[in-house]
Amino acid sequence: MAFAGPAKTQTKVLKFDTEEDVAVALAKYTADLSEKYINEKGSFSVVLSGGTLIDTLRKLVESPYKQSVDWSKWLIFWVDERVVPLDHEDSNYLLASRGFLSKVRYLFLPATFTPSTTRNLRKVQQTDYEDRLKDLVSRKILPISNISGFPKFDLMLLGMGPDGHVASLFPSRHHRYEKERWVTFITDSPKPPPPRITFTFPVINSASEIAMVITGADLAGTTKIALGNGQIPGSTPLPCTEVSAEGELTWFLDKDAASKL
Ligand SMILES: O=C(O)[C@H](O)[C@@H](O)[C@H](O)[C@H](O)COP(=O)(O)O
Repeated sequence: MAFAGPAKTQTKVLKFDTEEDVAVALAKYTADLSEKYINEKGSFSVVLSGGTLIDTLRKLVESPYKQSVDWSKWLIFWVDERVVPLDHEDSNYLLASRGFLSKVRYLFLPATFTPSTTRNLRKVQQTDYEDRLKDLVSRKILPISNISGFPKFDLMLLGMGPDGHVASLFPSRHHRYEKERWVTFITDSPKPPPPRITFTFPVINSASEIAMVITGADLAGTTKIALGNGQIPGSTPLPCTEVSAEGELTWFLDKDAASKL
């Protein structure tokens, strides 16, 4: 089913004094959703991004959540990955593995792809990731949204770049307009490294819950635009303004990121 565009979403903006307060609130938010979804459907699918998000998630793998969360019911995915070996310093998998996955046991990584050594590396990885998701859908591990027809994750945890990108969907690249594919690949990402694979907006926007986790003064201007009219005069809307959730979209901001609101 083709994606019709951002659905109406409930948006909440939470502002905190410090980055530490954001980390505390994000851990509680994620642990509460984990309990809710596990009670309702027996599992909790979580999509991670790269960048500072993993560090901001640090409180989730500390007491009390480290013990109280039922990690055995978690399914972990990545919203984007850099096309490098999984043990490469640029890998989002490695980042999450060091800062998060290695701290808890029994996590299930159902769609982690193995980097290919074939010639058409990026294409292979994109197709591989999409095929793995399709397999999970056919095995009824991952549901499809009744609204969009795209796979539906319970929670996406997203960061944002100063240019307003989310995942690897950049303002000046056509991938942000993809309406059919679940996963696409980019060979010239403005943020290094250049080759990446990424979920598309139809998949991102089919999530039940999305957290935009934004800290630091360097994101204050972009945050103001994103939560204002979404556009720098004379340019196209920022990709971050395309984000919507089928349930609730929550912005977590520290004082610095919120300083221009
Ligand atoms: O792999 C990536 O690069 C990310 O998934 C990307 O979308 C990231 O979340 C933003 O660029 C914010 O990154 P920072 O939190 O490091 O600013």
